[in-house]
Amino acid sequence: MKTVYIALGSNLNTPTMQLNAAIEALSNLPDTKIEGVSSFYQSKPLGPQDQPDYVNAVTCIKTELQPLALLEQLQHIENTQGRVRLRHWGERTLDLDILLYEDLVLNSEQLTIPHYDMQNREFVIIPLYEIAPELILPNGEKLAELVKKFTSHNMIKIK
Ligand SMILES: CC1(C)Nc2nc(N)[nH]c(=O)c2N=C1O
Repeated sequence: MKTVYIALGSNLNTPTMQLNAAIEALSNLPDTKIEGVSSFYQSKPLGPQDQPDYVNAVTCIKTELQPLALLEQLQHIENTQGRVRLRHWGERTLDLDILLYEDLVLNSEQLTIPHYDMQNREFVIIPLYEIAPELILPNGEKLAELVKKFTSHNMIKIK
């Protein structure tokens, strides 16, 4: 089984319900089990500010699904939960982003792993550190070093 970290985000249609439903759906994927789930955090939007705050979390799964097969399943979960994305970097019902897939580095049309901007997103790094404090990124960077950038983060732990 491969270790995969997935970021969850929502700011529409009862975000905490969206995240709980997504975690349930992830646990039901073939040859997949949930290893860990971070707390839920409320965070101000990165991007246009005329949208609701987000609820974010990170989950760790073990899976036999290959990256593109996993991506397809994540897109299916987003769609079944009524994927609404009204504008670029705008409000959305649910985002499921693959952050890390073992130590894989992949830059393909459909999928970039590690997630291209994760190092700059406190709403990813803080929940990721909560469940994987010893993590070392494929480029050798220690998550414990990265998290120091966000010590004064503005997020509120809500669950
Ligand atoms: C629009 C953009 C970049 N901003 C976000 N901002 C926050 N706080 N959380 C997100 O999950 C999130 N997702 C996005 O895709």
